Order: sequence, then structure tokens, then C-alpha cells
Amino acid sequence: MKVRPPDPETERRYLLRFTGRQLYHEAERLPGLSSPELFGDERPLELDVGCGTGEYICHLAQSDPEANFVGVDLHLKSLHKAVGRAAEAGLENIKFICADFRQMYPLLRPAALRAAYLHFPDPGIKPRYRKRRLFNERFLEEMHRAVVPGGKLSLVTDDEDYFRQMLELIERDGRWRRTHEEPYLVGFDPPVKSRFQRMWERRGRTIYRFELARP
Ligand SMILES: C[S@@+](CC[C@H](N)C(=O)[O-])C[C@H]1O[C@@H](n2cnc3c(N)ncnc32)[C@H](O)[C@@H]1O
Repeated sequence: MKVRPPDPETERRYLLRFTGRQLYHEAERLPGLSSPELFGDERPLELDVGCGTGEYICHLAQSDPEANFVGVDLHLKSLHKAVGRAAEAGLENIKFICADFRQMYPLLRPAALRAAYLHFPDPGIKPRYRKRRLFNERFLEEMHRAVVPGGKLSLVTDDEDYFRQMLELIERDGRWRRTHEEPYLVGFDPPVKSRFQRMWERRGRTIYRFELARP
């Protein structure tokens, strides 16, 4: 993927970078994942974990200027693309953070999120990489703390093994309410599809989805 890094001013406006060292040793000095700390206001906040090149979250930010949006990803080049997209659209209600989300749990604030999205997370093809998956018991636990009562958690994957892990953990957890009757949904049709959704759909993969509400 060829991407030109944003100019320094655009980068300052949209992008934060937290190193593993900062997150481990001095998390208390970093802004938390809340609207007051990231945007200096009290608007509702939505989080896209592993936002990639930002198509989905930029679309959300554009369609709801009364809320704030934050996308987190490890991969700087993808975030440069996302920042370019946000800047081009002149969005004022979005920021991106380059960091390993698994190290960001100390930055989550109780009931600070109106919604959280984990869409097409890396499944970790080799068995030894599966333990690096973002979705696990800890993730569900932390999201339960960070999502406001009435708020939602959206999970989407094209990977059947990951999907089964999600289904099993959600059923075992039991604290979330599904917004759908079925145990899971097949297919996802948002107005703007992410880079990976378009790619997996082109390859004919089935897309599984859960939309959970925090009671
Ligand atoms: C398959 S891509 C999906 C990207 C985007 N959600 C989409 O639908 O196009 C998975 C993304 O998760 C990011 N990612 C993987 N592990 C991560 C972690 N521990 N913390 C933050 N981002 C991570 C990757 O860099 C990649 O951009």
C-alpha cells in the first residue's frame, strides 16, 4: 500500500501515537479513551478497534457530527491513509491512535463509549498466533466496563473459527443482550464498506456479525 504521510499539522490534528513503553510505564500520563480527554467536550464517543484505513469510522464521523469517533490501529501506514481521508473530508470529530489495543485497556474509562466496533479483526492464521487475537474474555470484560449502559458492541468477522470463538464467549459471558433474535447475523450491509469487507466479499467469504447491547 503506497501512502504519503500527512503533513505535520494534519498529523498533529488527527493522530496520536502511544508506544508500548509509554502504555506500560506511564499510562496515567496519556489521555484516556473518553470525549473530555480526547476532544475536550462531552459528546458521545464511538471506538473502532483495528480501524485499518478508516473507511468505516470516517463514514460514521461524517454522518454524525454531534458525536466523536476514535480509531485505533497498530499499523501506521493504514492510519496515514485514514488521516488523509478524515482531513480531505474536513472532519472535526475524529482522531486516530497508533498503538497496540491490547496495551490500551488502562486508558478505557467506565461507561465512556456509546459504541465499540471490532470489524474484521486479524484471525491469526497460525495456531500460535491465535492467542494474539483481540477478541477474547478480557476484551469482552473491558468492553463491558467501557460501554455505557444502553450502548453497543459490534463484532464482524469472515473467519469461521474466530466466529465460533466469538459465539461461544458471548454465550458464556451472558451479560450482553443481542439486538437480534438470531444467535448471530450473516452479512453486513453498511452504507460504506471497509477495505477488508470489500476484499473478503470479492472472494465470496461469508460474513458473520453480532450486535450486542449492554443492558
Ligand atoms: C483485517 S484488518 C481490518 C481493518 C478494518 N477494520 C477493515 O475492516 O478494513 C485488521 C486490522 O487490525 C489491526 N490490528 C491487529 N492487531 C491489532 C492490535 N493489537 N491493536 C490495534 N490494531 C490491531 C491491523 O493492523 C489491521 O489494520
